Amino acid sequence: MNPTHLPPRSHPLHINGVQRDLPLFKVQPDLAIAVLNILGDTELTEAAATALQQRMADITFDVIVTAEAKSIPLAYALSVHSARPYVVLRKNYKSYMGEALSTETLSITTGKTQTLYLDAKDRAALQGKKVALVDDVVSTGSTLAAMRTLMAEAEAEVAAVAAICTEGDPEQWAEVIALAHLPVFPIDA
Ligand SMILES: Nc1ncnc2[nH]cnc12
Repeated sequence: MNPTHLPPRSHPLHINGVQRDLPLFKVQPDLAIAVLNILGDTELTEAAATALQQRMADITFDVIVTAEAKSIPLAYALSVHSARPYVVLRKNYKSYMGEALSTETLSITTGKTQTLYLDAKDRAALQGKKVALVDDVVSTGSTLAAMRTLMAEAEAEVAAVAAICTEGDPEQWAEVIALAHLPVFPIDA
C-alpha cells in the first residue's frame, strides 16, 4: 500500500534515461496491468532500441521478427540500429500474403484468442535464418509461444528473444533480454 492507503494508479518505468508513468488497466476482474504503449512515443522507442541493440551486440542474428501491432516501432528502430531486416507477424490475413503460415495466441490485454500469420514472402525470407524475436512486453508467453511455433514451421532458428519489459513472474523470463520488469496488480474484491 502507498501512504494514502489507496491502490497505485500508475507504475513508473525507467528505460535508458527515459521515464514514463504507465497507467494501470484492469484486464481481468481481479487483475490490473501497467500498460506500456510505445505507439507514438519515439523517445522511449529509441531509448529502448539503443539499449536492446547494445545488449544484443554479441548475438548473431539475420532477421528481427515481431508480432503486430504495438511492438512494430521497436522492431523498426532495432532494424535501423542493427542494419537487419524485420518481419511482422500479422493478426489478419490479406490475400497478398499468399500461402501464409498461421497459429493461435491468447492476448492478456483483450482476453481473446488471436491468430498470427506469417506472410509467404516472409516465410521464404526466414527459412534457414537466425532470428531475434522482439516484443514490447513478454507477459503470459502466449505470443512468444506462437512466434516460436511459426519460426519452427518456417525452419528459422530463434537466436534471441528481446523485449522492453517482462511481466509477471520474472524467473519465468530468464531467457529474455529485457530492460525492465513489470509487476502485475491483483485487485481486492
Ligand atoms: N503491461 C503490458 N502493456 C502492454 N501490453 C501488454 N501485453 C501484456 N502485458 C502488457
